[in-house]
Amino acid sequence: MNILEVEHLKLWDANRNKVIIHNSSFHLKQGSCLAIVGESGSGKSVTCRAIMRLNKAWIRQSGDILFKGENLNHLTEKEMRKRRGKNLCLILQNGMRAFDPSCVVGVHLKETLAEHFGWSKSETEQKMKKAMESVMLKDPLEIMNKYPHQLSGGMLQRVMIALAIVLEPDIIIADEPTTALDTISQYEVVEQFTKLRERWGCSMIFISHDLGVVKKVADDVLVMKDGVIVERGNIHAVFSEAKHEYTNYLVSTRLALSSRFKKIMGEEM
Ligand SMILES: Nc1ncnc2c1ncn2[C@@H]1O[C@H](COP(=O)(O)OP(=O)(O)OP(=O)(O)O)[C@@H](O)[C@H]1O
Repeated sequence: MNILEVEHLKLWDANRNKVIIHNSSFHLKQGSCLAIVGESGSGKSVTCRAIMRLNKAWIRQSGDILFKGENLNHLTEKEMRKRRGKNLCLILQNGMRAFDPSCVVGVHLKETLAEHFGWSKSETEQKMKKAMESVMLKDPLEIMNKYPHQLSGGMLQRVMIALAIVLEPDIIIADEPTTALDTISQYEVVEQFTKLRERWGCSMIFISHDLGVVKKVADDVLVMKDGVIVERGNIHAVFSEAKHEYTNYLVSTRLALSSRFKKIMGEEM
C-alpha cells in the first residue's frame, strides 16, 4: 500500500518564469524509506518542500500529492498546518535553522507539541525527556533550557529526532539530515533514523548526497537530474546495475566520497 502518491508534480518559479520540476510522479510505500539522490540543484529539496507545501510563495506547484488518498494540494493553509508535524514531519540539514534562535529549544518543542496534542507543560516535558534519552541525549531538561547556538549540530539533529519520536508522524521527510555533521555524529544520527523505522515502522523520504548513508537507510531510490527523475527502483538494484549514465556517474563519484562513513560503519557497501 502507498502512503504517499505524487502525480505529475510540476514546480515553477513564477518570478523568473522558469520550470524547476517538470513532471514528477512517484510513490512512497507504507513503512518504507525512499531516498532521493542527485547533484546540487537537481530539485530534491524543492520536491520535498512541495509535499509539505513549504516552498516560497513564488514557487508555484501543480499536480496531485495524495497522502493516504487525500490531496494535500487542495487543502487550505490551516488544514495543511495540522498535517505538518503530526502527519508529515520535516527534518532539515541544519538543526540550527529549524529552531528559533531567540528562545530556548524547549519552547519550540512545547509549542509544537501543544499545537498537535494540547498537553500540559509537565506532560510535554515528561514525554520529551524520555524521547531525548532514547536518542542518547543526556540531561534532557538542561538541553531544553539551552539556546540552539549553545548545542552542537549533532545534538540539535537528535533533538529533532526526539521530537519526531514523540510526534510519531506517518511520514518523516529528512532533507540531508547528516550533511552538516562530522562522521561520528553522522553515524549516530543514521542509527537513530534506522531505529525510528524499527520502532513504529514510519515511512520516510530521505535526501542525501552521501550514497553510503542512503544505502544504509533506504529501500528504494529516485535519481534526479535537472528537475527530472531519470532512474528509480530498489536501492541495491539501482546502485549495482544503474541503467542511466548519470546514475553511474553519481555512484562512482559519491560512493568514493562515503568511504569514511563506510569505514566507521565497518561494513561492506
Ligand atoms: N527559493 C527559491 N527561489 C527560486 N528558485 C529556487 C528556490 N529554491 C530552489 N530553487 C531552484 O530550484 C532548483 C532546485 O533546487 P533544490 O534546492 O531543490 O536542489 P537540490 O537538489 O536540493 O540541491 P542541494 O543538494 O544543493 O540541496 C534550483 O535550480 C534552484 O535554483
